[in-house]
Amino acid sequence: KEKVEITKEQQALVKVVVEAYNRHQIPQDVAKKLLQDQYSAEENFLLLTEMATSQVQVLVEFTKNIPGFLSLDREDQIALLKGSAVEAMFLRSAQVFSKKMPNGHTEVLEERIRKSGISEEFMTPMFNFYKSIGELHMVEEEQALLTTITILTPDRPYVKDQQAVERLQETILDVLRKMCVLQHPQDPQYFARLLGRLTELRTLSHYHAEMLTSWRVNDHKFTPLLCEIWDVQ
Ligand SMILES: CCOC(=O)c1ccc(NC(=O)c2c3c(nn2-c2ccccc2)CCN(S(=O)(=O)c2cccs2)C3)cc1
Repeated sequence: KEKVEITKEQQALVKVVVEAYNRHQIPQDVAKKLLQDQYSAEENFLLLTEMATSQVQVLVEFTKNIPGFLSLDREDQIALLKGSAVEAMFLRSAQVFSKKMPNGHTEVLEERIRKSGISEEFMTPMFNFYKSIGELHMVEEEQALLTTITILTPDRPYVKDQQAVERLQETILDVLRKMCVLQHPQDPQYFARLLGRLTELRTLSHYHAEMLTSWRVNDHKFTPLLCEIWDVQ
């Protein structure tokens, strides 16, 4: 049984990434609005647009703190951001959703999201994903590292130097694997289950792309930043 230990530089790397990840939470006022009194579908949709837009801004800031990210080719940085934005948002959403919220808040939040003009067939996979993430009871280090691994996916469209991205991703995968072994000694499959969620996440982002077309049909408006990152309009 090899002794798993996290090196000093790996500890420093985790500290940088977790701090950056925690630096931005949903603007409390926006999250509170979602929980407040009854809104129409249009207002719920608008709130989600606002939240998704702020999440993209936060994502850009977060990537600047991923060791090595800024030394990647500029265009590859953009390709990684565009390729992972939706997945990072759903990972973040799952974490918000499964966080200890005052009782009843989760139901209200779910209600608001269900009544926001989003097509029904998208709701099921989305909430199933939120529940499957919630069941993992990830600690914040695992959440931050899993998001970083999602961003550093080498085979996103238009990435030129995939090897460079792969090297960065492997660094994060290695420390996450060790953390899972140390954090969940009774569950040797835990790391594999975490990575399995990334597959679920990709499926969800394909649903999301389809959903966007249906929204365009019934002329839902998005912000310029969301149009840019999602390649719509
Ligand atoms: C500042 C840091 O930002 C965060 O921490 C953060 C966390 C979560 C979110 N989440 C969301 O915006 C969000 C969305 C959905 N749910 N959901 C959600 C919100 C709270 C809890 C759980 C889930 C479904 C539809 N999409 S959408 O992008 O397709 C969309 C459809 C219509 C217009 S935009 C958005 C945002 C920011």
